Amino acid sequence: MVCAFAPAGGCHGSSIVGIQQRSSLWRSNDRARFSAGRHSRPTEFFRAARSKRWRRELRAVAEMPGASKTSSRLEAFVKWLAANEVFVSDKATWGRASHPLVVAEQTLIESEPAGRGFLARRDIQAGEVLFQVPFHLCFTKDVAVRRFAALNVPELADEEEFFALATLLLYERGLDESWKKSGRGPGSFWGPYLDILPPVPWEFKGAEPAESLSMDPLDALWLWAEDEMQWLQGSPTLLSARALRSKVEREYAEACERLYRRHPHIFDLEGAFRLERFLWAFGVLFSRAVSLPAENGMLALVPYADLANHSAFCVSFIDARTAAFPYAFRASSKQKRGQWWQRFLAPNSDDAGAVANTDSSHYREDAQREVVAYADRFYDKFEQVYVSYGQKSNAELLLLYGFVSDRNPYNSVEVCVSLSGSEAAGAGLLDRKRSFLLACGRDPDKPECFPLYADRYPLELMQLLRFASLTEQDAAGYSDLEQIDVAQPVNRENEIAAKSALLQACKIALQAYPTSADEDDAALKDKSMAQLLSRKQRLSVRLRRSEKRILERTIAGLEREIQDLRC
Ligand SMILES: C[S@@+](CC[C@H](N)C(=O)[O-])C[C@H]1O[C@@H](n2cnc3c(N)ncnc32)[C@H](O)[C@@H]1O
Repeated sequence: MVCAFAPAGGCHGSSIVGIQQRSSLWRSNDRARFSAGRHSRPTEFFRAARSKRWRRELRAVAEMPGASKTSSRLEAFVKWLAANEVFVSDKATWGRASHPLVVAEQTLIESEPAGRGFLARRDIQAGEVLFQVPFHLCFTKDVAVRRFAALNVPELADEEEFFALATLLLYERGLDESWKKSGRGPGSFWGPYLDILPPVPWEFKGAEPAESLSMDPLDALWLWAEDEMQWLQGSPTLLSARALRSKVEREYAEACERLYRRHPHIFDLEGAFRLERFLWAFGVLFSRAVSLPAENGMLALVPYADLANHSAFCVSFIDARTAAFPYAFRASSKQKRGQWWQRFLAPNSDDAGAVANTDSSHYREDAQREVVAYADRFYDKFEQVYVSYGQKSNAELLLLYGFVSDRNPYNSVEVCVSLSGSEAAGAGLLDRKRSFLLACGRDPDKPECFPLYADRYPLELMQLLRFASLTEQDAAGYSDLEQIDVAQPVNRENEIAAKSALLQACKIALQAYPTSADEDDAALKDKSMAQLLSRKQRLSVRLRRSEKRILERTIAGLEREIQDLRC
C-alpha cells in the first residue's frame, strides 16, 4: 500500500460555525405537527385546519404534557419580540402584509421530532420576507464588547467572536436567573429569549417532569455522554465529537486563567460561569448562531430567526440588510436612546446610573440594520418553512445540531491520507516528497482528511494520492517534483496505484464499523427493533449507515475504474 490512512483526528475548524450558505433548490413536503402558541391565534388555526388529519395532529400536540408551560414561555417570548419591534402580527398594516409565520411547538422531520419550527400562517410567495429582526436584539461581539466595557472588562474586545458571544450569553443568563430566584439584580433584557433556549441534557435531570417533556435539550453529538457515543464505533465522526468536546473544555480552562478569574465579581465560576454552563453556551452557539454574509460573516445569535429548522433542499439563508421599516429605537432623540439603554442594561431597576455614558452612536447605526430571510419558493399554508444551515454532511449535522438526514445531498464521509507507508517508493524519493510537502506548507507526518461524497471525491485527494504513489521511475528526469503534473493522471501504473490506495483506505474504513450497512438497514426497518432504540441510538445507526453507503459506493466505483485501467 502506498499511503497509510488514519481516521480523522481534528475537529472541523471553521466549519464548526453554523454558517448559512446557498444550496440547490429542491422542494420539501415535510409536514409538521404543531400546536400554535397563543400569539398565533390557535382558534383561527383550528378553524383553518383543512383536513381531519391536521385537526387530529393539532389536538395530539396540544394535549402533550407540558405543552401549556412551553406555550406560556413562547407566548412571553413573542410578546417580548413585539414589544421590541419585531413584526409578528397576523394583521396586515399600512404598506405591510401580515407576518407569514407561526411557531410550531413540535415539528416532525423525516419521522423524527425536530423541536420547534416555523409554519406558514398563510400562503407565502417566493421572495417574500419571512422575518425581520432588528440588530439591537441580536447577540454579537459588538454588543458583548460594549456590555463588558461598561462593566470594566475591556479585554473582551481582544477575544474571538464565539468566546465573546458565549461570555455574554452566560452573563445575561446569570443576571436573569438571580432576578428570577431572588428578585435581586437588574435581570436581563433578553430574559424571555433565554427562557426558550434549550438546556443541556444533564440540566434536565433536575427539571420538573412537565418541563423536561416539553422542551428538547441540546442533542448535538459533541455534548453526548461517552457511553451514548458507543453506537458510533468505527465512524470518524466519533473522533471529531471527542476532539470538539476537549477543545471547548480546554478553551474553558484557558478562559478561566486568561479572563474569568481576573474578574471574580463578574464571572462566577461556581455559578453562571461553571464548566457545564460554558458547554451549554457553546452548544447554543454552534446550533443556533449564524454567520451573516452581508456583515462580512459576522457571527450573530438572532432571537426568533433561530427557530427555523434546516432543509438541505432549501436555498433561503439568514442575512442582514438595511432596515426596510423605521425602528422607533433609531429615533434620534437622546431621551429615547436613554430609555432603550435603561431597558437593556437595567430592565428591572430604576438605576439611572446604569445608563450613564451610553449615548453611543453605535446603537443608532445598529438600529438601521436588520436580520432577514426570504422565502425561496411558494409555501402552502401550514407547510413547514425552512432555511438552510449550509451544505453540511450528516456528520456535521449530528455533531453540531444533533440530527441527521437520510436524504442529504451533501452527505460525505472523511478519509485521511498520509505519506507514511510510501517507503516502497524508495528512501531517496520519500525524502524528496517530504521536502516538497513541507515547502507547500503541509506537514508530511500528519494525515490529511478529505470528504468522500456518494458520487465523487475531491480532485485534491487524487492529486495527493498520485503524488504519494510516484515511483523513482516516474520521478526520473525531474529535478523538482513540482514539475510533475498530478492534476492529471501521471501514467497508467500511477493511476492504478493511487486508486488502489484509495480503495484500500475505503475498505479499512468500512471494516472499522462493527456492523454492515445492511444490518443497520434491517435494524431501522424492523419496527419492533427500532422502537427499542433510543433517539440517540437511532441517530447513530442512521449516521453510520449513511457513511457506510458512501464507502460502499466508492469501493464499487473504484473497483470498476481499476478494472478498466487494467484492461
Ligand atoms: C436553530 S435551531 C431550530 C429551532 C429548534 N427546532 C428549536 O426548537 O429551538 C436548530 C435545532 O433544531 C433542530 N433541527 C433543525 N433542523 C432539523 C432537521 N432538519 N431535522 C431534525 N432536527 C432539526 C435540531 O435540534 C437543531 O439543533
